[in-house]
Amino acid sequence: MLYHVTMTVTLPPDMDPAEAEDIKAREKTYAQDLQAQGIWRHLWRVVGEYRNVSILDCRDNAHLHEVLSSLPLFPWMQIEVTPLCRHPSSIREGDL
Ligand SMILES: O=C(O)C[C@H]1C=CC(=O)O1
Repeated sequence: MLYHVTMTVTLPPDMDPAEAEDIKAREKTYAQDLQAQGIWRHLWRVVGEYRNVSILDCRDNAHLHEVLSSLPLFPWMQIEVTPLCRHPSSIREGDL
């Protein structure tokens, strides 16, 4: 199943910069591993914000929850999920 996911990150202003850098480095490794596996299909930065728009391909809602709740930045994220299905007018047959 494909999911449109928006993740907005808000780190506490008083967080230790070294801790923040460590969390971001672990997040990057985790995100790139999921991309290599084909689970995290798209990852786009929203211009001017600490927010991304992503497309994830997960088995089901439980799998998506597992993926998202394992993000190192999860405790500092607001996440919005929109489940997607094929549009009848789409010409991209093999995409789902
Ligand atoms: O920077 C972000 O948007 C948050 C998060 C998502 C992937 C990643 O590497 O960090």
